[in-house]
Amino acid sequence: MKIAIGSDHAGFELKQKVVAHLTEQGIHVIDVGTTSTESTNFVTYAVKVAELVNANEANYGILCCGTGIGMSMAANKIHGIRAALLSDSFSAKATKEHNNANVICLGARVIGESLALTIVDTFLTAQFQGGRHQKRVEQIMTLENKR
Ligand SMILES: O=C(CO)[C@H](O)[C@H](O)[C@H](O)COP(=O)(O)O
Repeated sequence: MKIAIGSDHAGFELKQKVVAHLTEQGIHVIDVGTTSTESTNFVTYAVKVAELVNANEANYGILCCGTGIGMSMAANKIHGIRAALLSDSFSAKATKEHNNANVICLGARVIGESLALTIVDTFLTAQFQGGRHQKRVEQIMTLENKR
């Protein structure tokens, strides 16, 4: 499995924790930056991660900023992306099982490191259930062709 990950300055420290956590598990991580807590703009990293996922160069994307909100707004503008802003593990499981989300967004100023890592693990190990959810995912993706 390949994971693309990115953050702005506010999410940088959390991103580093997530990178270390995934790397320890032997997961291939593509880190698109940022590389420090120096102020930067989250959209740059949201687009880089989302484009890697859309190009199938990464299976999933993880984005960290202060709230996760800006990252989710930006990532969801990119073709093929279903980005979920997460702050609990129930939703982390549900968004894979029901929405087949391919990017998750975490708010480093909202949730702690331990919960963030639990959310990441829960999301990555959950499975899309298909069935009644398949049509709904297709309906979401049809929306981007109408823009
Ligand atoms: O875009 C955001 C809000 O949805 C992110 O949380 C950013 O990380 C945040 O806006 C950055 O704020 P800062 O005051 O420039 O550190």
